[in-house]
Amino acid sequence: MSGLSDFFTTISAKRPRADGKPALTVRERFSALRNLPEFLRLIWETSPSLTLGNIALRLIRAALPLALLYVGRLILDLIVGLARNPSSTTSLTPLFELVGLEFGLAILSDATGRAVALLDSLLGDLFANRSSVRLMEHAAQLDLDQFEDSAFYDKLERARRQTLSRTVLMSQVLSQAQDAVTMAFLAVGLTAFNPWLLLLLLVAVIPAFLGESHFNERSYSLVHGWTPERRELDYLRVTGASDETAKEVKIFGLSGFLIERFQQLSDEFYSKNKSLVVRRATWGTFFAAVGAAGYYGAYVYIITQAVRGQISIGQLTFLSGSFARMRGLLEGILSRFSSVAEGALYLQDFFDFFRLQPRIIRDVTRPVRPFPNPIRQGFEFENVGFKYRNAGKWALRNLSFTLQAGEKLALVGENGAGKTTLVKLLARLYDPTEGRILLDGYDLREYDPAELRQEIGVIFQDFVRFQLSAGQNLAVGRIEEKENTDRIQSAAAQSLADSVIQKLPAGYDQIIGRRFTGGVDLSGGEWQKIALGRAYMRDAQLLILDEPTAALDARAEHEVFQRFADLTKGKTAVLISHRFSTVRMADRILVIENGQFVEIGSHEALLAKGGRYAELFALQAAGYR
Ligand SMILES: Nc1ncnc2c1ncn2[C@@H]1O[C@H](COP(=O)(O)OP(=O)(O)OP(=O)(O)O)[C@@H](O)[C@H]1O
Repeated sequence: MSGLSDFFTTISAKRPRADGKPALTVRERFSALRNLPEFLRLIWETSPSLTLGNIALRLIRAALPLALLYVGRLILDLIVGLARNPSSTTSLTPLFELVGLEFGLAILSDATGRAVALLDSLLGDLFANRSSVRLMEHAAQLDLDQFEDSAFYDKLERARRQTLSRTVLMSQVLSQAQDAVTMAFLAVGLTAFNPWLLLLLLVAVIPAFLGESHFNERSYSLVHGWTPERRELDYLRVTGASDETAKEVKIFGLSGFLIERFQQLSDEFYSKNKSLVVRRATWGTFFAAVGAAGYYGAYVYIITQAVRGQISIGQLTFLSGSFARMRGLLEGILSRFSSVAEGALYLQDFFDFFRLQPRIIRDVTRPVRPFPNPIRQGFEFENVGFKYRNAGKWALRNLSFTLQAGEKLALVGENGAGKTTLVKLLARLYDPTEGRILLDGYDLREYDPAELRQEIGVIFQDFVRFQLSAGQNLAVGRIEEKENTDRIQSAAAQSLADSVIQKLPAGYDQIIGRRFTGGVDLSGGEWQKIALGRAYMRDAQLLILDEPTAALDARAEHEVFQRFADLTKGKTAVLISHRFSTVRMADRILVIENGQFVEIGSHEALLAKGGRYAELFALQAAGYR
């Protein structure tokens, strides 16, 4: 055991963790336990009746080992007494009564054991469901840019992954309390006999405890440090075999590439984990031997006392039984302690996730400004600049212009110019890094973001293809109206989705997308017509369409925009498109380049000006000649 001193130094010293952070100290491990009260409170809130029932049953179970050992002792002493004075007249009734009692206790022990397992599993399932719901609810409140941060994803991932182990942790914590009570009962009996033996037992199991907690920490560090890679592994697994990727994976022959990367990562994790589990098993065996030595030391002492007649045979079995039991319990408690501490470390991730707060919220220190209905002046960008989190360059800079109420504004610019970013700022998915956006003269931040979003209908170019029915796919534009078939059908008519849906076998009830049984997939343009319908589901004052017709054929696009003008009468609209045939229908066109304002004006005015717009327009027109 040359590594012994090494091993003990690592228990208290900080050393780099797998993720480069210093290893956790004993104190840090203990401090993770402070998460337990909050955890227990959540369990209690999940179901007070199941929790109470569980605790009551465990209390009964905690007293049973002592009771069984004690009855066993009485039986043995009675047998020894009866055997010393054999006589045909001696009644065996007291003996059988005791055996009957022991039988009853054994039945009770089994029944309560099963009942505890049942309550644990019911409570665990409820708790897991509840925490998944809370995770989803909390994630829904967070800002878009938090989702774009990989550290956030790692946190979310860890919080999500641990659902099962939180259920295990729950029964571990309860078992811990139960075993502590059992030990207290047994300790009373043992202390009366010889308190030193108890101490011996305690000292003998300490190395096992330290060993366990050391390896638990290493294993937590390994798993924690590997979160990004494990996310990548999941990503590779899904990308290698899913309906969405199968087409390109096949055509480009990517499976070998994906599998190779998967294998490389998983092999690396396997070998790191293997060396850890092997060391854990080796040390575990050694420490178990130390524990056993303590127990046998005490056992020899008790036997000697029995041989010398200091204690009866019944007492001998009671004491040695209590010792064996106590050793098992102590080892269990101590090793469980480190896995409870490990679970508490994971809880830290869980609670950390809930501590993340969105920044785009209503300013509660000021009275909320009611959203103008109708919008009178419009939106004004005042020297707006925006930088994505972790991005070096500005996506938008020094942008000043006005979007007048009722105006149809088109955004034009090359790929990456900042058009989508601009509309995300309008919808307050992000706040400007510098400058401000005013709505009717007041900062957008003074309005309730939820109300603002109610008044905005946005369809992004990367709209979501929900694997739901066609009707529901439209209804997501205003989910409160999911039962309002008239509204859904009229939105479908406005976006030309109605002709697509009529052809589906189950019409509006047809599941679209291939993920689920019976699903029917649509073409890119058909999907887009449905997504466009979402914008018409809401009676929003500002409509934002980010490349809404890119996948539509020329006739459909023309028709959509013929209707668009009618449908958005009196409303403000922002339209992003690379097609100048669409763009020219707008009242004014804003040209941006590298996130900077270039020019703004009507189609005619910009053409007459002969600037960037005129140049781009001529370029596209030339392509059609
Ligand atoms: N979530 C993001 N995180 C970091 N950078 C981003 C993010 N989204 C966009 N960008 C960057 O911001 C810049 C502007 O992107 P934006 O999507 O607004 O362009 P766009 O004009 O809409 O382009 P396209 O015509 O290709 O849709 C680009 O340089 C892009 O790489």
